[in-house]
Amino acid sequence: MLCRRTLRICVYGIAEENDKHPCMTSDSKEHWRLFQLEPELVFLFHYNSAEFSDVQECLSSTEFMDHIRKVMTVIDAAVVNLDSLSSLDEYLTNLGRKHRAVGVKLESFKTVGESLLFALESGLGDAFTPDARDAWSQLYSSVVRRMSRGWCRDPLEP
Ligand code: HEM
Repeated sequence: MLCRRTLRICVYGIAEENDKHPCMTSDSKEHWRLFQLEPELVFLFHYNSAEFSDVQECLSSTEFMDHIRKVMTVIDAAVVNLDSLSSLDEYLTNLGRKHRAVGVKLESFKTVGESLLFALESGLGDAFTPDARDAWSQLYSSVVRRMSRGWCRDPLEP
Protein backbone atom coordinates (compact mmCIF):
# COMPACT_ATOMS: atom_id res chain seq x y z
CA MET A 1 0.00 0.00 0.00
CA LEU A 2 1.22 3.51 -0.77
CA CYS A 3 1.98 5.82 2.09
CA ARG A 4 0.34 9.22 1.81
CA ARG A 5 3.36 10.90 3.38
CA THR A 6 5.52 9.49 0.61
CA LEU A 7 3.24 11.08 -1.93
CA ARG A 8 3.65 14.40 -0.17
CA ILE A 9 7.40 14.02 -0.21
CA CYS A 10 7.50 12.97 -3.82
CA VAL A 11 5.53 15.66 -5.57
CA TYR A 12 7.76 17.31 -8.17
CA GLY A 13 10.27 14.61 -7.30
CA ILE A 14 11.92 16.64 -4.61
CA ALA A 15 12.82 15.07 -1.32
CA GLU A 16 15.23 16.29 1.27
CA GLU A 17 17.42 13.74 2.99
CA ASN A 18 15.60 14.03 6.33
CA ASP A 19 12.25 13.64 4.57
CA LYS A 20 13.06 10.13 3.45
CA HIS A 21 10.56 7.59 4.54
CA PRO A 22 11.05 3.83 4.98
CA CYS A 23 8.63 3.03 2.18
CA MET A 24 10.84 4.88 -0.31
CA THR A 25 13.36 2.49 -1.77
CA SER A 26 15.80 4.97 -3.27
CA ASP A 27 17.01 8.53 -2.94
CA SER A 28 14.79 10.69 -5.11
CA LYS A 29 16.61 13.95 -4.36
CA GLU A 30 18.12 14.17 -7.83
CA HIS A 31 14.80 13.88 -9.64
CA TRP A 32 13.80 17.44 -10.26
CA ARG A 33 11.55 16.20 -12.96
CA LEU A 34 9.21 19.12 -13.30
CA PHE A 35 11.91 21.47 -14.58
CA GLN A 36 13.62 18.76 -16.59
CA LEU A 37 10.39 18.26 -18.50
CA GLU A 38 9.44 21.92 -18.79
CA PRO A 39 12.27 24.26 -17.73
CA GLU A 40 10.34 27.41 -18.67
CA LEU A 41 7.90 26.79 -15.79
CA VAL A 42 10.49 28.29 -13.49
CA PHE A 43 9.68 31.76 -14.85
CA LEU A 44 6.07 31.48 -13.65
CA PHE A 45 7.21 31.29 -10.05
CA HIS A 46 8.13 34.82 -9.13
CA TYR A 47 7.63 36.33 -5.74
CA ASN A 48 7.86 39.99 -4.74
CA SER A 49 8.02 40.70 -8.49
CA ALA A 50 11.41 39.00 -8.78
CA GLU A 51 12.02 36.12 -11.18
CA PHE A 52 14.35 33.31 -10.19
CA SER A 53 17.57 33.43 -12.17
CA ASP A 54 17.75 29.65 -12.45
CA VAL A 55 16.09 26.41 -11.43
CA GLN A 56 18.44 25.90 -8.49
CA GLU A 57 17.50 29.24 -6.98
CA CYS A 58 13.80 28.40 -7.41
CA LEU A 59 14.22 24.97 -5.83
CA SER A 60 15.91 26.40 -2.76
CA SER A 61 13.36 29.15 -2.18
CA THR A 62 10.86 28.92 0.66
CA GLU A 63 8.10 30.23 -1.62
CA PHE A 64 8.55 27.38 -4.08
CA MET A 65 8.64 24.84 -1.24
CA ASP A 66 5.43 26.43 -0.01
CA HIS A 67 3.91 25.89 -3.45
CA ILE A 68 4.84 22.22 -3.24
CA ARG A 69 2.99 22.07 0.07
CA LYS A 70 0.01 23.78 -1.56
CA VAL A 71 -0.05 21.23 -4.37
CA MET A 72 0.20 18.41 -1.86
CA THR A 73 -2.58 19.84 0.26
CA VAL A 74 -4.80 19.70 -2.83
CA ILE A 75 -3.73 16.13 -3.66
CA ASP A 76 -4.26 15.19 -0.03
CA ALA A 77 -7.77 16.67 -0.07
CA ALA A 78 -8.51 14.66 -3.22
CA VAL A 79 -7.33 11.46 -1.52
CA VAL A 80 -9.41 12.19 1.58
CA ASN A 81 -12.48 13.00 -0.56
CA LEU A 82 -11.95 10.22 -3.05
CA ASP A 83 -15.59 9.12 -2.85
CA SER A 84 -16.99 12.62 -3.11
CA LEU A 85 -14.58 14.53 -5.33
CA SER A 86 -17.43 16.72 -6.54
CA SER A 87 -17.30 18.43 -3.13
CA LEU A 88 -14.03 19.98 -4.35
CA ASP A 89 -15.49 21.14 -7.68
CA GLU A 90 -15.85 24.79 -6.82
CA TYR A 91 -12.45 25.04 -5.14
CA LEU A 92 -10.64 23.28 -8.00
CA THR A 93 -12.44 25.28 -10.68
CA ASN A 94 -11.32 28.48 -8.98
CA LEU A 95 -7.83 27.11 -8.61
CA GLY A 96 -7.70 26.42 -12.35
CA ARG A 97 -8.85 29.94 -13.07
CA LYS A 98 -6.16 31.38 -10.78
CA HIS A 99 -3.50 29.36 -12.56
CA ARG A 100 -4.53 30.69 -15.93
CA ALA A 101 -4.27 34.20 -14.47
CA VAL A 102 -0.66 33.58 -13.39
CA GLY A 103 0.24 32.33 -16.89
CA VAL A 104 0.11 28.55 -16.46
CA LYS A 105 -0.78 26.73 -19.69
CA LEU A 106 -3.33 23.95 -19.59
CA GLU A 107 -0.78 21.40 -20.87
CA SER A 108 1.55 22.21 -17.98
CA PHE A 109 -0.77 20.52 -15.51
CA LYS A 110 0.15 17.28 -17.29
CA THR A 111 3.82 17.99 -16.64
CA VAL A 112 3.15 18.12 -12.91
CA GLY A 113 1.30 14.80 -13.21
CA GLU A 114 4.19 13.22 -15.08
CA SER A 115 6.66 14.45 -12.46
CA LEU A 116 4.48 13.09 -9.73
CA LEU A 117 4.29 9.62 -11.29
CA PHE A 118 7.98 9.66 -12.14
CA ALA A 119 8.89 10.58 -8.57
CA LEU A 120 6.62 7.95 -7.07
CA GLU A 121 8.13 5.34 -9.35
CA SER A 122 11.68 6.42 -8.50
CA GLY A 123 10.96 6.54 -4.80
CA LEU A 124 8.90 3.40 -4.43
CA GLY A 125 10.48 1.10 -6.98
CA ASP A 126 8.66 -2.22 -7.27
CA ALA A 127 6.07 -1.13 -4.70
CA PHE A 128 4.76 1.26 -7.34
CA THR A 129 2.84 -1.43 -9.19
CA PRO A 130 0.96 -0.83 -12.47
CA ASP A 131 -2.28 -0.78 -10.45
CA ALA A 132 -0.89 1.84 -8.06
CA ARG A 133 0.33 3.90 -11.00
CA ASP A 134 -3.05 3.70 -12.62
CA ALA A 135 -4.80 4.72 -9.39
CA TRP A 136 -2.57 7.79 -8.87
CA SER A 137 -2.85 8.71 -12.50
CA GLN A 138 -6.66 8.61 -12.33
CA LEU A 139 -6.71 10.60 -9.10
CA TYR A 140 -4.45 13.31 -10.50
CA SER A 141 -6.44 13.41 -13.77
CA SER A 142 -9.65 13.95 -11.80
CA VAL A 143 -8.08 16.92 -10.03
CA VAL A 144 -6.78 18.39 -13.29
CA ARG A 145 -10.08 17.86 -15.08
CA ARG A 146 -11.74 20.05 -12.47
CA MET A 147 -8.98 22.67 -12.54
CA SER A 148 -9.16 22.71 -16.35
CA ARG A 149 -12.82 23.66 -16.25
CA GLY A 150 -11.91 26.86 -14.42
CA TRP A 151 -8.92 27.45 -16.67
CA CYS A 152 -11.16 27.28 -19.75
CA ARG A 153 -14.01 29.31 -18.32
CA ASP A 154 -14.50 32.89 -19.42
CA PRO A 155 -12.62 34.99 -16.81
CA LEU A 156 -15.48 37.56 -16.86
CA GLU A 157 -17.99 34.94 -15.73
CA PRO A 158 -18.83 35.14 -12.02
C1 HEM B 1 1.58 23.51 -13.85
C2 HEM B 1 2.48 24.03 -13.07
C3 HEM B 1 2.13 25.03 -11.99
C4 HEM B 1 2.63 26.27 -11.87
C5 HEM B 1 3.68 26.94 -12.78
C6 HEM B 1 2.00 26.89 -10.72
C7 HEM B 1 2.23 28.18 -10.29
C8 HEM B 1 1.57 28.79 -9.26
C9 HEM B 1 1.74 30.17 -8.87
C10 HEM B 1 2.72 31.14 -9.57
C11 HEM B 1 0.94 30.39 -7.81
C12 HEM B 1 0.78 31.73 -7.04
C13 HEM B 1 1.94 31.88 -6.08
C14 HEM B 1 1.95 30.83 -4.99
O1 HEM B 1 0.93 30.68 -4.27
O2 HEM B 1 2.99 30.17 -4.86
C15 HEM B 1 0.24 29.17 -7.51
C16 HEM B 1 -0.65 29.00 -6.48
C17 HEM B 1 -1.20 27.79 -6.12
N1 HEM B 1 -1.04 26.59 -6.76
FE1 HEM B 1 0.03 26.29 -8.44
N2 HEM B 1 1.14 25.97 -10.15
C18 HEM B 1 1.18 24.83 -10.89
C19 HEM B 1 0.44 23.68 -10.67
C20 HEM B 1 -0.37 23.47 -9.58
C21 HEM B 1 -1.12 22.27 -9.33
C22 HEM B 1 -1.14 21.05 -10.27
C23 HEM B 1 -1.78 22.45 -8.15
C24 HEM B 1 -2.69 21.51 -7.41
C25 HEM B 1 -2.93 20.27 -7.76
C26 HEM B 1 -1.44 23.78 -7.65
C27 HEM B 1 -1.88 24.32 -6.47
C28 HEM B 1 -1.76 25.64 -6.10
C29 HEM B 1 -2.42 26.25 -4.95
C30 HEM B 1 -3.30 25.53 -3.93
C31 HEM B 1 -2.07 27.60 -4.97
C32 HEM B 1 -2.54 28.68 -3.99
C33 HEM B 1 -3.79 29.33 -4.58
C34 HEM B 1 -4.35 30.43 -3.70
O3 HEM B 1 -3.57 31.19 -3.10
O4 HEM B 1 -5.58 30.55 -3.63
N3 HEM B 1 -0.59 24.36 -8.55
N4 HEM B 1 0.62 28.21 -8.42
